[in-house]
Amino acid sequence: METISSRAVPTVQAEREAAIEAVGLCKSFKTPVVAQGRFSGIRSLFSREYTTKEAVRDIGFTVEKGDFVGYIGPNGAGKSTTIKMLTGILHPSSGSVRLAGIDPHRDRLRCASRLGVVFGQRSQLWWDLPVKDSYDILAHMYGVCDADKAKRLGEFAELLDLDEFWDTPVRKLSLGQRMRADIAAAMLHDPELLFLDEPTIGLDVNAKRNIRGFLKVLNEEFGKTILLTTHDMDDIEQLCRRVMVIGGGRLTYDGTVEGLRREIGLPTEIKVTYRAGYVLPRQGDDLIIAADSSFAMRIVSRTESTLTVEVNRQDVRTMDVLRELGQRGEIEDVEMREPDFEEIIRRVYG
Ligand SMILES: Nc1ncnc2c1ncn2[C@@H]1O[C@H](COP(=O)(O)OP(=O)(O)OP(=O)(O)O)[C@@H](O)[C@H]1O
Repeated sequence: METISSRAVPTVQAEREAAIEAVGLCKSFKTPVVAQGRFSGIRSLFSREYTTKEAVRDIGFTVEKGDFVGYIGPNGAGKSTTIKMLTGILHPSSGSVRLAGIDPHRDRLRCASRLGVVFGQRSQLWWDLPVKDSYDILAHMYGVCDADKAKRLGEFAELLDLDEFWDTPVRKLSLGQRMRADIAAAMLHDPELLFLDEPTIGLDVNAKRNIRGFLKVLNEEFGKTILLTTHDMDDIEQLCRRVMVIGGGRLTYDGTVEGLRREIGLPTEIKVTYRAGYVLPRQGDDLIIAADSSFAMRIVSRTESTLTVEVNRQDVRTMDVLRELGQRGEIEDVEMREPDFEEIIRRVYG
């Protein structure tokens, strides 16, 4: 399915066992109405009035093993609520979840050994203990033997530079260090599925690069299935083959990043450099019409030797654009700039 719509997305039934399968997931939160006026606090205690917030509405999707999926949407769209339902933290109001064929709500223990979860805004490590002690406790809880623990922490330490804060209490870690420590903790029992809720929130460029590099290794070399929510579109572009967009609790897009670009239809910029100048329509004209009138391109800028045009690649093939521009002079070099992903997302979110 590669479409933007306001309707729920039908579930695709995987032929082999899927890593994640969500069917008709809904979650409503009931909150008591806060009374106004005198003694409002006391009256609220006895109030029977509630408002209902439908945070997630009829969401269904399948994620295959080894996939890396981005789950994005504006604030309050329902991302965290979905992750909490997928990981068994929250019970859906209706619908069902299967992780590697297991229901995380019915079979919590069996599921826990198969999945790791990282919440960027909250640590699962023990605040006052040195990082290494948190790992000892987690290894004990998940029944990881000493040899496996040493092997995995050795690998993670190298990839995430854990050595520099091994003995530091968690509360003294920088945000970037804490996030690295948390991701390593989530992977200590070697789960096949990793859920990350905003793992790069608040991090600087270097810390983000480090974490993205690690997630890439986990996915590409260790074959882990990863579902990630983020507000950072570089995370999506650099890591995810597939992106799902949620808005107002509903899934509005499920497909490739490239498909999302096409769907929104923002223009691509093509800049050609000519070896010895070019022939153009009159100065001031900002359109070049193809010789056979089959398409037009808008001129964004021009110098003596370069010409930058905008085309919508949904409507015209790059080859045709270059053939047309090639008739106006000998082309020496071509650069293409795809539409800014942030801009695409702004359009998707509306
Ligand atoms: N425990 C709760 N009780 C009542 N309402 C809730 C609860 N948890 C979430 N909500 C509401 O459900 C909606 C979806 O929230 P959710 O945290 O899933 O959004 P999100 O997409 O993760 O947002 P953000 O990007 O800001 O983290 C919001 O309107 C939120 O206020």
